[in-house]
Amino acid sequence: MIATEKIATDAHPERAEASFDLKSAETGAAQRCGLIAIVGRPNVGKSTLLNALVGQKISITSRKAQTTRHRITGIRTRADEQGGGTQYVFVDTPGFQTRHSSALNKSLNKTVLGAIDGVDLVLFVVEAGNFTLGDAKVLSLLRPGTPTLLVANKLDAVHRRAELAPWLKGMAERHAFAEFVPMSAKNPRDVAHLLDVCARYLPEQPWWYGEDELTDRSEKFLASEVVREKLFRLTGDELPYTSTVVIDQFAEEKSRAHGRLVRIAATIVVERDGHKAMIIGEKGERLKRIGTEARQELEKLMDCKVFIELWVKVRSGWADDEARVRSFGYE
Ligand SMILES: Nc1nc2c(ncn2[C@@H]2O[C@H](COP(=O)(O)OP(=O)(O)OP(=O)(O)O)[C@@H](O)[C@H]2O)c(=O)[nH]1
Repeated sequence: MIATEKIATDAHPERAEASFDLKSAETGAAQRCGLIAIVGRPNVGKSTLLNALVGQKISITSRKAQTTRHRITGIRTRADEQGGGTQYVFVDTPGFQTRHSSALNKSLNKTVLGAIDGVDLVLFVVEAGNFTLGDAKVLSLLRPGTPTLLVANKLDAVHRRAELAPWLKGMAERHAFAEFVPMSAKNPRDVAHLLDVCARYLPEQPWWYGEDELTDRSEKFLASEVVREKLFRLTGDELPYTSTVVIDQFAEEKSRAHGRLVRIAATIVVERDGHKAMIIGEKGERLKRIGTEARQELEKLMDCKVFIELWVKVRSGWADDEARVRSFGYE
């Protein structure tokens, strides 16, 4: 577990502990808690939204579509003075690929379905004023029964607001949405409003996590996500999304100089020699930068000293080989 907001725990030790002790039962303050899935086709802003909702960057965002390949959870707790309040447990889902149909994409689609199953609320994210074939495919996966909000994101990019009303009417005909939330994931006020709306759909029950916990993903998983983000950011659009990162070593040590120290060795797996050369860059410059930026971010996230060693390997055609996809951790 990663507890990044240590200050909150230190400032209110009794409250942090109480969240595990069902304080609501003692004081009568209501606690709500539930699972929220964020779904939508690639690039509509799901990762940006998740990060804004959780209030800290934990999922990975990038301009490149399809960078969110794993199911990622983020946790947000809004506590009131009495120890009540709402704990939102978010499930992010991979973008929905419609162009390719390799084994990798079959695995992604299964992950999307898995993410929706059993949640209390679904946020179906689209770009306000837009509805594409990709959006329709994702929408067709949603089952009636789970309340679904239509999150019409990127409202700031809509210049003709008057056209939104007929568009929303059209959306209402496509699915029985519980509510419409036109918003921008980049606007904090909109994000706070969305949290208020979501709270109404979560059941009254004690919180599952401590107030300061942000994600239940392991640090090892975060390490692979951070390296992957730097990889895509620093190579631009040329690198295909089939490139992945495997953590070969994640070892913790106690260090006299730094307190805690983590040694990470990771392999970037690509499909072609050309991609390998692209990642390594001239005289290894690019790979070095990927490593440096990943190290700096991980040191902040994990609050310790990090050493990171990166390798690049070529494995051609892995995205089409089901067994290999599984061996990389996508079941
Ligand atoms: N103008 C505007 N841009 C946004 C907003 N939200 C997200 N974006 C941008 O949209 C792009 C895609 O955002 P992501 O959060 O990576 O999208 P995603 O849906 O998670 O994409 P995948 O990881 O491919 O599934 C990025 O360039 C974001 O900066 C918004 O409210 N307004």
